[in-house]
Amino acid sequence: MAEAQDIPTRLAKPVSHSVSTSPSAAFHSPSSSFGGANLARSATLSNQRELKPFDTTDIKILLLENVNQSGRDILSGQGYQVEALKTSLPEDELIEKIRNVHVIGIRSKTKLSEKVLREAKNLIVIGCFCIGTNQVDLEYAAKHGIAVFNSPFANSRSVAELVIAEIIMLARQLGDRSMELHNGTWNKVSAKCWEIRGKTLGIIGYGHIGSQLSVLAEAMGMSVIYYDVVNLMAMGTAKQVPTLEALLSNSDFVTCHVPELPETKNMIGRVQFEQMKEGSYLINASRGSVIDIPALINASRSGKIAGAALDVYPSEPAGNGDYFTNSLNPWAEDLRSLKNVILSPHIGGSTEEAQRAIGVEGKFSAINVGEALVRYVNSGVTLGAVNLPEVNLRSLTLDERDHARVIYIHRNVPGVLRRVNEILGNHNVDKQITDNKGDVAYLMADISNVQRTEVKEIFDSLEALSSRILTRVLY
Ligand SMILES: NC(=O)C1=CN([C@@H]2O[C@H](COP(=O)(O)OP(=O)(O)OC[C@H]3O[C@@H](n4cnc5c(N)ncnc54)[C@H](O)[C@@H]3O)[C@@H](O)[C@H]2O)C=CC1
Ligand SMILES: O=C(O)CCC(=O)C(=O)O
Repeated sequence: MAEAQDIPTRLAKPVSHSVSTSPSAAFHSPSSSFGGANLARSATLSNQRELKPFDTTDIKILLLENVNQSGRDILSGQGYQVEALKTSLPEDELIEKIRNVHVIGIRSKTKLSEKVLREAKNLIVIGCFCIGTNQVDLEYAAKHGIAVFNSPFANSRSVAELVIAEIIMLARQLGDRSMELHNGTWNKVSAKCWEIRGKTLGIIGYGHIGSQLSVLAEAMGMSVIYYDVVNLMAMGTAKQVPTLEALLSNSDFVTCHVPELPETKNMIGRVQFEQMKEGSYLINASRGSVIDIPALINASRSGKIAGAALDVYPSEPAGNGDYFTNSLNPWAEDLRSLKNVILSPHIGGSTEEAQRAIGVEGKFSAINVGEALVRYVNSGVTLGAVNLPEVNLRSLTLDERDHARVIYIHRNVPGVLRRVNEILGNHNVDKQITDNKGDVAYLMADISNVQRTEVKEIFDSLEALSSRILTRVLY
């Protein structure tokens, strides 16, 4: 602990429960990437070493789309500079801002396309404070050494509960009745209003959300069938069906829970509406691209479907108060005019519970994006990354002095390990791990007997290798 007295106050302040052994002279990597970083932090192990070859307050984070306060707190608690905005940004403003940040946190609306990421010269990690990652060009990010994390199931329950509510609302035409009475009209109707007990729910995509929904629907007396490209164990007495058509032709309610993929684009279009039962209902709380909306408008007008609930749209407004008109989606006004069609503004995952869990709740660390970002910035651990191999090394302890952690993201080509180990060869490689995902590989090594003066030399040698995507040396 003798080194504690060397800690510059700015470095020591943000992480109150641990000790920094950072040298006061910080090493900053070249601006093409953020090469400085520190070592793993875990509140549970007091003997873990936390190193900061940079000033924590140099790390700039941009959070968009009203990321939950708990998530913001975990990041600013590290001493990072956090700018949090309530909405997404138009592309030109996003490009301007992303140039300066090391970390960006978004939800579903911010499109991190190749065009945007090309400008993000300092970015090392993206946090999607949601489930979907379709808004990020994952491949471009991986090939440029930018890790992407999401929260794979923190809001699944919230979506499933919303869908249950919508099933009942559609069956009882509740949206229309409520709107009528809001407009002053009493309209007591029972024709074509149904109980949901005994009806069949068809779930397309039986993942986190689909399977939760399956349990809730059965508890309410529905029969459940599901269609998925993967063979999956049924919950309760649900049954997997072999084709989409089998699902559509046997369901009273059809609900979509697939990711946005080329294969799921317009998955429900004219042909699929024809395959649905007369007077059935369609629900979509996955992604707007999954439904061909003009085909839905026709199916609703012809009476083929008795109602629909949509939470997501091909184009969505940037922020609250914006209009949902034909200038956004050319059919918006036709959609708004339909009977028994519930339109919600992408609120499937918008509950206090879900947003808190995504941002911070430590006991569910697999779903905690804030923590995943800190872990990645501070220790290079990629557990939970969606576009890089998942790599972990146990933390260094306070007893392990003169150690450094080398992180080398590189193209997955033959001969790299040999060259890297030649560079690290003058030091003890205490532990090393490497893994790849497609064309990109991630190597992490803890080396001992490293003098501070040698860190830059190691960094520069790794940077000079032709396979290099991104190098970080944490010490
Ligand atoms: N409305 C909202 O606020 C929210 C929307 N979502 C959306 O819901 C989607 C689903 O979420 P999860 O259940 O967590 O995902 P998940 O990844 O757990 O499950 C998706 C399932 O879809 C299946 N699938 C993929 N392609 C398919 C295809 N062509 N045909 C049939 N099945 C296919 C997969 O095998 C998987 O079982 C997310 O990708 C996201 O876009 C998620 C959370 C909130
Ligand atoms: O609430 C949000 O920001 C997005 C929810 C969502 O669509 C997701 O988690 O994929």
